[in-house]
Amino acid sequence: MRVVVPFAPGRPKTRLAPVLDEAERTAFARTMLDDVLSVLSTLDRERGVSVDPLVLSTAPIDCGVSVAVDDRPLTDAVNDRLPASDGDDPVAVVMADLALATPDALARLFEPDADVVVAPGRGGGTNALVVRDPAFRVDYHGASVRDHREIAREADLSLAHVDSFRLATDVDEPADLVEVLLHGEGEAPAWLAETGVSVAAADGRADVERNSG
Ligand SMILES: Nc1nc2c(ncn2[C@@H]2O[C@H](COP(=O)(O)OP(=O)(O)OP(=O)(O)O)[C@@H](O)[C@H]2O)c(=O)[nH]1
Ligand SMILES: C[C@H](OP(=O)(O)O)C(=O)O
Repeated sequence: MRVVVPFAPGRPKTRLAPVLDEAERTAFARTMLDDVLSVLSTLDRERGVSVDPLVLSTAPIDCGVSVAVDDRPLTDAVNDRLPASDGDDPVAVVMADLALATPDALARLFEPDADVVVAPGRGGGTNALVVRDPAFRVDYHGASVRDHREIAREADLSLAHVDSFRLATDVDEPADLVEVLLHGEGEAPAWLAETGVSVAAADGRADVERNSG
C-alpha cells in the first residue's frame, strides 16, 4: 500500500520550545521521521505488509525513500495523494511524529477492511488513516478525528477505528516526551537522553526535565 508520511521540516514542533531549542526541534523531528520510516520498512520486509512509502514534505529532504515536495497546507497536499477514482489503490497517511509506533501497532492500521480506517490521536487529531474510497477527503487540524468521522458518514462510507496507545501518542507537547522516554523503541528516546532530556517526578506526576550541561 502507498503510505504517505507528511513532514514539515521548517520550524517543526514549535510546542516543544519549553524543552528544545529550534535546532534541536529540527533534529528531533527528523529523528522521529526516521523512526517512522524504519517501522514502515520493517513492516514491508518482515511482516508481509506491502508498504510503498512516500514522504510528503514541504521542502526537499534526503531520507532514503521517495519524497514529494509540496508546500501547500497539509490538508490540500494530502488530499492530492488520496484515491481519486473508483479502482484507485488505497492510500494510508501516517504522521511523522508517531515516535511510539512499532511494527505491531502500525500493522493494526492495515487490518480492518473498511472504506476508511482511523487511528485517533490524543487531543482530537488523526494520527493515521487508510483511505480506500475516492469519496473521502481529509480535513486536518482542530478536532480532525471528529471531522473525518463526519466526512465518512456523509459519504456513506464504512469506518473503522484503531484503538492504540502507540498510534494515539503523537509528539506535540513536552508531556508527550515522557511517553517517548518511557515507551519509545526507536532512536527518539536515545536522542532525547543524549540531549539531556529525562523523566522526573514533579508534584507526584511524571514530567520531563532538561539538564543544563
Ligand atoms: N506536508 C506537510 N506536512 C505537515 C504540515 N504541517 C505539519 N505537517 C506534518 O504533519 C504532522 C503533524 O504535524 P503537527 O503536529 O500538526 O505540526 P508540527 O508542525 O509538527 O508541530 P507544531 O509546530 O507544534 O504544530 C507532522 O508529521 C508534521 O511534520 C504541512 O503543512 N505540510
Ligand atoms: C495534523 C493535526 O495534527 P495535531 O495538531 O493534532 O498533532 C491533526 O491530526 O489534525
